[in-house]
Amino acid sequence: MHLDGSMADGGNGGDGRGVDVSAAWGRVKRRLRAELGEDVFASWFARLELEDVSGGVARLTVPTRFLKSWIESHYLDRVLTTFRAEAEGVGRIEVGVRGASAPARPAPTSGKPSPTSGPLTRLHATATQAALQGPGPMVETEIAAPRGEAGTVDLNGAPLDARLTFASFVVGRSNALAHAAAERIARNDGEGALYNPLYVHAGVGLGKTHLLHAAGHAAREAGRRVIYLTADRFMYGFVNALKTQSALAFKEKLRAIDLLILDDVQFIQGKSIQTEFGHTLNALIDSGRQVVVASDRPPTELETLDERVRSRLAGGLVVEIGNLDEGLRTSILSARLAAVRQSHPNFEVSPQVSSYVARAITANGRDLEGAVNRLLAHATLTGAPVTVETAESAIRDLVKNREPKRVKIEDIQKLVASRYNVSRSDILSERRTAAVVKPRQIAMYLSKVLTLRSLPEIGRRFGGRDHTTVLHAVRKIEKQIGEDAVLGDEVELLKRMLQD
Ligand SMILES: Nc1ncnc2c1ncn2[C@@H]1O[C@H](COP(=O)(O)OP(=O)(O)OP(=O)(O)O)[C@@H](O)[C@H]1O
Repeated sequence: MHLDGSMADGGNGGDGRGVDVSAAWGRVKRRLRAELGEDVFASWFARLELEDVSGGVARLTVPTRFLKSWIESHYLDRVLTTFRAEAEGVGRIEVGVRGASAPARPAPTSGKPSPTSGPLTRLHATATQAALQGPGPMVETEIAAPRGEAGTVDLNGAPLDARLTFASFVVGRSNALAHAAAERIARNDGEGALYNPLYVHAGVGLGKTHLLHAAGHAAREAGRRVIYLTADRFMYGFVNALKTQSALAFKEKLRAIDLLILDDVQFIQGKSIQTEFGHTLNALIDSGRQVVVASDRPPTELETLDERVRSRLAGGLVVEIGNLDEGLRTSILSARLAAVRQSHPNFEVSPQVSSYVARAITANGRDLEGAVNRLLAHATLTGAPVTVETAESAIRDLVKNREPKRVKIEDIQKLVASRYNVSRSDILSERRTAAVVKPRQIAMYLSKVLTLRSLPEIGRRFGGRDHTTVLHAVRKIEKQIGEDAVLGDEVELLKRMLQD
């Protein structure tokens, strides 16, 4: 996320009128979810991100032009009203397409498209007209395929993000099957027909697009002709081909490839388009060419597609990428941190902070990436080391709000003991060696701050100690935390782990 002054200082710069904009944005999303319901929210808002707020304008982004167009035409007022209720200085909303102007990515001639390549609302009208008129004489079109540098039609020039490769894809339990299938297909070892089409589905940000791009890169490296398209680009290309009376050329171009990768297939809609999509699918699969499709839902739930297309999509291998477990989140996070450190060698994130982030951000890989960017922005802007506490405030809006958990003294003792390699009975014992005294005092301190138990009660639960012993421990740890940042971070992390 781009952090301008207003976000970096906690969002208090002018527009938010003293409101923490990141936090306000978190609340806006929660309200939209509550008011519109989970389905509508997941379809249209889950991938909406706040870039910055300045001059009274809140800049939001989405990954595709289709989402931009849909939100603009259906929900802009609603988002504005909701935003103003949380941060009244916001007077206008702008929606952009993420990555569209990023210099590292090639011009989006297919795949995730640019906001300047024409509003999609126009597409529906054109599609209907085209369907009524039927295709005319066939002429080569430039819209049908990505354009090469010289302006010629270049089907191999689809923009795959160079960062999204198999090498940077971390494999864990929840994505192992999808990964194995994608690799097989990219390798094209003759068993591909078993997985044709390969249909990968997953919730937002769990790595579908990453896997698709990785397969595209690998297949291309093996010399195969690959096209990567998002559903909206497919529709846009097809409708334009109809409009310029070059639909046959478009279809032939598509069918002359080895691997078609189609992302966000849930967005395919319109009768003539889905008929065409069905034909393309059949033609490719029947001639032994590979199709890989990704969606946010299983084929049976693609309500906008007719039954035949759905069953063709379900006829190969359907795999789901499940939620990222903590181990996978930790690995993805450390891979991201390592990647960032290549360009920012001084960017240090302690194991405590990493562990906190991997535990706190449970939703998806995109939020993990967002968290790394925020930690980097924090470190760069303040020059101060990132602590668990500063990390918490930097990523607050990415952390799912949960009811604070009731913490039990027994859990505190168990966790602290395991963290310091002693046993719980050591903590309750009379032993006075330093290796046991320190964790015991930390556990007493945490019992005081995380539970409502009185000092005498805590003393009783720590092997029948006097309340003055507990008070002494609490004061001592409080003082040490103030003086020793590493201990402060350690205790902060233990707190979060207990409250998770
Ligand atoms: N297994 C993984 N290994 C490495 N990075 C991952 C992994 N899973 C997700 N990510 C990262 O998380 C981010 C979001 O992933 P991606 O864009 O592929 O999600 P998606 O499933 O396509 O989501 P959406 O439906 O919103 O487009 C990317 O930065 C991606 O690199």
